[in-house]
Amino acid sequence: MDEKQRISELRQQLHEHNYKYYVLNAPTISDQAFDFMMHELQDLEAKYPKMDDPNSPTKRVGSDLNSEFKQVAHKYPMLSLANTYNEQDVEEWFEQVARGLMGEEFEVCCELKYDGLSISLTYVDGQLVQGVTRGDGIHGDDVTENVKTIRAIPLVLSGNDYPHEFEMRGEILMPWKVFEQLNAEREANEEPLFANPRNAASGTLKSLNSRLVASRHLDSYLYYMLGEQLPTDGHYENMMKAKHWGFKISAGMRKVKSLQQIYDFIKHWDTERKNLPIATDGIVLKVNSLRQQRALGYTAKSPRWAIAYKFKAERACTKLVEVTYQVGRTGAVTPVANMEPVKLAGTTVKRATLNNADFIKSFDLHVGDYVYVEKGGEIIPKIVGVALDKRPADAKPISFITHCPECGTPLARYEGEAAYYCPNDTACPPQIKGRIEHFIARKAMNIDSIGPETVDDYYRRGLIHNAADLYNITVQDINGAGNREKSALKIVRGIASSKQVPFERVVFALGIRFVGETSARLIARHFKNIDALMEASLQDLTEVEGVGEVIAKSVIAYFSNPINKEIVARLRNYGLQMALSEEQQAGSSDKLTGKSIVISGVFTHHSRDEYKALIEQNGGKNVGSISGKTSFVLAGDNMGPSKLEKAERLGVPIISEDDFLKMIE
Ligand SMILES: NC(=O)c1ccc[n+]([C@@H]2O[C@H](COP(=O)([O-])OP(=O)(O)OC[C@H]3O[C@@H](n4cnc5c(N)ncnc54)[C@H](O)[C@@H]3O)[C@@H](O)[C@H]2O)c1
Ligand SMILES: [Zn+2]
Repeated sequence: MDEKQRISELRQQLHEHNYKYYVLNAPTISDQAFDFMMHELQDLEAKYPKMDDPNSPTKRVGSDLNSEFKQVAHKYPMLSLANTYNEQDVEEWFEQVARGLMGEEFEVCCELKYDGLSISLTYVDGQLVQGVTRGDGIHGDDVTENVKTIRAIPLVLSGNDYPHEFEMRGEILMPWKVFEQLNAEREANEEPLFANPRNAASGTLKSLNSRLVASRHLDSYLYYMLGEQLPTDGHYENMMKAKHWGFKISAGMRKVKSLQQIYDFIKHWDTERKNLPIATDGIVLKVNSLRQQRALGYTAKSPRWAIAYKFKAERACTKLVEVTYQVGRTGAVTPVANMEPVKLAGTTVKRATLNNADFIKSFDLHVGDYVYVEKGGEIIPKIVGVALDKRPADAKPISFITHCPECGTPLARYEGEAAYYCPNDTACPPQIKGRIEHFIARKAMNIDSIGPETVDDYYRRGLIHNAADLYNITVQDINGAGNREKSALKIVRGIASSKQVPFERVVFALGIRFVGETSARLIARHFKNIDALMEASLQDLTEVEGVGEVIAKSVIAYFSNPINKEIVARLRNYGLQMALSEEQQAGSSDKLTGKSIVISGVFTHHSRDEYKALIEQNGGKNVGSISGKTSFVLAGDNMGPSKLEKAERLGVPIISEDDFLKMIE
């Protein structure tokens, strides 16, 4: 690939990672990996100035705007910070500042870089009047109501020497403890886990439910003051004032004059930060005088008077004690490293995924080895290296198992896939339990009166072997298993009420390999009932838009297995929905087939969810953000200004509520 192509590739990938990080709060790569890609792009753009693009991720802050909130313009833009991972760059920045100030003396304020999401708070006459997220830097989401639930943020200031009107900027954080509890709860409820406290804090602050926000115990540190009449010209001095007015400010802020003092500060906090109750990812250096800050100014994306020095991803070294193997719902076997517990970036880790046999081979891992672990974008830490010099004499190479640890069946490996599978899908316990757990999951049959533990229990007691058995369970069965009558009744009722779940979710619940929520919906809408689906040929299936050969083959294989046929027949007898409802059949059309539609603003005739349903019923797809591929925006009142601007820039048509309803009439 040539370097110009690489520029476009990096831009596209960084846009995507920004979206996952800021909007979905679910990054898939580590911050360090993201920053390295960003630095690569910066270097390449400097080399090819002709490829300049004002929309490049190097020029704009990643946007966390969310159309559910009212958007407001920032009085002063909210930018990012230039960042680096090495001290050399800090030195360069220091020299640049000195040159920029033409030899004038200056002080630098050193402070911790909190790893949360930024917030702008406006105070008028000592009262909090508004809390806004960074958004795209120009506009932010108004989250005032949520901000008010955070105890660390004063609603009314103490003292009487604060300016009539001013803005405080800071970071909203979720303490490690709260984060660990939250993830433990989510794990128990089978909800997706947050990768880190930053994403959890952001997901929480963007909740539409202020009571939920209050229950999450967010914390906040404030680190910058803006306004027309600030108490002093010194950033540090202003922060000390802020402290008296009731704000929580950065721990251990220090004013220094030399590079050596900066390095000392970095060194101190690189270890000391591990004792803090909240996440930090570096330190921030700011020229202290506001007058000098104005003299140095800004680039498109960040101030020239500040820089962030980021700590390298924390890495721990610990002993690999044992490798165990997990068999998933599809039979895929995942090796897991069990290690001596070690503290890593705020939490204790004792397990890491080993992915597959190739991964183990690539590190030539031995049991007894000392391994380096890091946290990436994912929740489970990963092994990034082996300390070969510490390998004990009795360490043994890991030999991948040849038989399923659960049922003893010889493992198989399919062409083109890295994983080994247990092919015994009808009798291998974790596969059976996994399928039942999938069947009852929220997005499938939504039977929330039972969870994975209950499934495990019933399976061990011989009450269930497949999803259909669930509908056979009686109160007596459960009582026999030691439950109280009341909860037994609740369970049986919960199972019975799932019979109303629509056909498309029944198709998803069957757990046909490769058939996710969306393809299940497409298939259900196309074939309309289970008989037509079971009779469908490979060609019939691949004709469904969005269904490829892999899915089609898997559907055929599923329905040609007599065991599955019997399960489906029993589910039908128990009264599950095996066809689209009349309403769905009547209301459905393909008027919007192939169209990607963004919904934005406030509507009068229908709710947002109803519009989503209408789009889907007519074969369209509702997508979250505007791109070149968007067919049109269905816009109500108060469409966010940044969305409007984006739609106009990309030439995406904007359709009113009335016109949309005519369109699908
Ligand atoms: N993993 C991913 O996929 C992914 C994707 C996008 C962004 N990211 C991460 O996010 C970063 C970009 O986010 P960003 O633009 O918010 O930059 P940033 O987090 O690197 O730095 C700027 C932010 O630091 C915060 N901050 C904390 N303490 C501060 C202090 N004492 N003074 C001033 N500011 C302070 C502010 O909120 C400010 O907006 C990337 O560098 C990357 O690490 C990761
Ligand atoms: Zn097995």
